[in-house]
Amino acid sequence: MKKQGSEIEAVGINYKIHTHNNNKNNRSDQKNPFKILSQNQRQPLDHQKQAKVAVAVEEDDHDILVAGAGSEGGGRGGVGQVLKDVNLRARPWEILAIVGPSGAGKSSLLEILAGKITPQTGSMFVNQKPVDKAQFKKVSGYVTQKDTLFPLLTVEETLMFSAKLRLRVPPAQLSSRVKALIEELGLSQVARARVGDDRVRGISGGERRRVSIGVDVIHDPEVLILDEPTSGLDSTSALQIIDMLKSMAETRGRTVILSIHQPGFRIVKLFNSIVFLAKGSVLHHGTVDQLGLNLRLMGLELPLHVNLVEFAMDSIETIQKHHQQQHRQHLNTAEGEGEGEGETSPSGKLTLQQLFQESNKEQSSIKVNNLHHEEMGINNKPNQDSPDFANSRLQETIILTHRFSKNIFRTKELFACRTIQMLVSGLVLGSIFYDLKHDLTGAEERRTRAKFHRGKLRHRGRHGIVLSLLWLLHIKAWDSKLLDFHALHIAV
Ligand SMILES: Nc1ncnc2c1ncn2[C@@H]1O[C@H](COP(=O)(O)OP(=O)(O)OP(=O)(O)O)[C@@H](O)[C@H]1O
Repeated sequence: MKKQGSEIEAVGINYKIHTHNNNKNNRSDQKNPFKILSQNQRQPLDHQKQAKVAVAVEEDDHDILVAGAGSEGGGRGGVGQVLKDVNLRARPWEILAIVGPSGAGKSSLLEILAGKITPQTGSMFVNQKPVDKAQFKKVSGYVTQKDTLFPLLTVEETLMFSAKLRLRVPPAQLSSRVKALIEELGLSQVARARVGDDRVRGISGGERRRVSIGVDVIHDPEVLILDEPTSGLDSTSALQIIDMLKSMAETRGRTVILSIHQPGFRIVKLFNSIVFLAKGSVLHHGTVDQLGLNLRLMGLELPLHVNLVEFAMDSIETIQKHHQQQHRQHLNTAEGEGEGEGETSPSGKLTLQQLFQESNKEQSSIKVNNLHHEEMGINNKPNQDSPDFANSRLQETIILTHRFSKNIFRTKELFACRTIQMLVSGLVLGSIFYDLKHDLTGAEERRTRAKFHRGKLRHRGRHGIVLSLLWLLHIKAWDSKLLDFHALHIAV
């Protein structure tokens, strides 16, 4: 049976980060990052107040963009506004691409959508219902910018462990699912090759990215969130990946949300809609054709056969100026309406973001009120069906241990070294207290021997320390060469 798909909607996301160096000119809102939310929410119909708050936010943002993190200026510390009043909607069967220059806030936005970080304000809905974080994690997959795979496992093993961890099906079905996925990812040729990494030679970078995607789509999630799935790849490999994601969206109705830095012409054509982010603000949310239209309306002349996303990036300053002008106009209108007790805004003048807000106003006012005391995305209602995972804690531990031991056994030198180390230290300690009786004389003898060895150790301390350090360095060299514990740490 076909899945219906999930429509994802994010409303009014504001995300600030607090840097360590405290800015001396602390503003009052820095002490209370929730101030804007509480003002807005306490008086949702007071346009005049809202407008004033919004003006304050804009002025504040200007300061922050000059001084804080997430800005081009950077450096003084304090509070940095990473995302400003971001709204977006991603539909099933489609790819939504978040584009923008470096530092625009793309990764932060994706992390918020994936429930990894919580913004100061904002709400998220799946199929018009407030998100239940635990449930959402089960129906979504999040692929990070960096591949965190075990370099010594093969492609097939990597996907099989992911399948075991995420699916509750008989082993025969597990392996057929993995085989089908390998086929879908175009990895049949390298199924038995080791994944590798920067140090251990393995499959190519593009293939590794596909394995990373595979790890997170093995449970066939309805929503797939990918941070820069094409970073570091040549244009052909990048196109292959986006093509694969497109067919995943189109054949199974998945909602694909991805960020991309500078998509090529052929890649742009595969996007159903884009969110153009700059300095944390949405400058455009819609199709690529609409972007072209908006650019023309701003008075920009588009060369023939131009890559519209690239062109928009190059014209970012003009677009930002236009956006700010529109924003101010809207605030002035809202202020005027507040005075005249007007209820509606002139829809012809609304930007796409404002349209979103308008269409969600009713829903949001109810939903946001329910949500604002909670972390974003946590349902207020008690969770009726507690998130049932594919495996129990014990089973998960066994699978993870199995995966870890596979990796360890493949690094024979490290494994042998550790075993010898444990045996030697066990024998040395055991020999000190060997042949002791469990009575009073045994206890006295234990004390005498301990005293003796302490004295001896103190005497030979320097040699001991030097030897131990050499030994540790030896082990550490192997550890860092193989990186397997680091990989486990990330993967677990
Ligand atoms: N935890 C943090 N600490 C310091 N700065 C942060 C933090 N999180 C985000 N930022 C800042 O917020 C801004 C947006 O970061 P983000 O990683 O979301 O941008 P991006 O658009 O994904 O950039 P890139 O394309 O280079 O990956 C950056 O200026 C970044 O330095």
